[in-house]
Amino acid sequence: MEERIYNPNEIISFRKTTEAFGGLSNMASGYSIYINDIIIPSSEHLYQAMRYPINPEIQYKIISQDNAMKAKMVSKKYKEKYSRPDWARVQIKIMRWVLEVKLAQNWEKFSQVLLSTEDKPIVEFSKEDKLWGAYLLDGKLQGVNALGRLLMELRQKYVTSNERMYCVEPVNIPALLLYNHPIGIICNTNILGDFDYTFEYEEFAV
Ligand SMILES: Nc1nc(O)c(N)c(N[C@@H]2O[C@H](COP(=O)(O)O)[C@@H](O)[C@H]2O)n1
Repeated sequence: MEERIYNPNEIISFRKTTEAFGGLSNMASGYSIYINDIIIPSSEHLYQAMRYPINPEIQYKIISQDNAMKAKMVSKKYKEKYSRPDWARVQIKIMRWVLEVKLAQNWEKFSQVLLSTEDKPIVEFSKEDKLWGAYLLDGKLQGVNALGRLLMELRQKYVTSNERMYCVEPVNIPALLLYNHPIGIICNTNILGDFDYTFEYEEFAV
């Protein structure tokens, strides 16, 4: 993907999770994901875990971190030696899938954040990461901004077109594994989120 240049006055940018559009960040808490009976605390945890499909013990260390930045830091220790060999080729596809899962399983909250960006360019502001974000140079933001671009794609494909998705197909790559188990279609069965247990309680009430 080629670099782009953005005018800071015309965009929605995000950096810290506590800022107005912080929910766009993979580091944001409150957007948990549920796959193969495993609760994954954030999209960053999931993205980082996907680097290590044949190392379930590394995936476990990542997923058990209590915040997303710690998950990224744990992953950093292993990435040189243990990342899947095709990582550079598949990482954008994986990120697109991760974001789709985040949206499918956190539709109410995440679609609202995406909707609130209107039709403005979304840019992850970063001091150093010009693949996922963009950094300030001569008064403009410059970088590939892959994360911002994937978020805009998501916004257009599902949110502004009102095409709510409930299930997400797996990425078409070899070895999409979590704790040695293949990941298939993921549906919105987020036990921490939207599921309504009222009916079951009523049925068992005496
Ligand atoms: N909050 C934050 N701090 C940084 O230093 C970052 N580089 C990012 N970017 C996010 O990190 C993820 C990519 O990780 P890899 O460099 O591919 O291991 C991705 O979620 C970026 O949005 N964020």
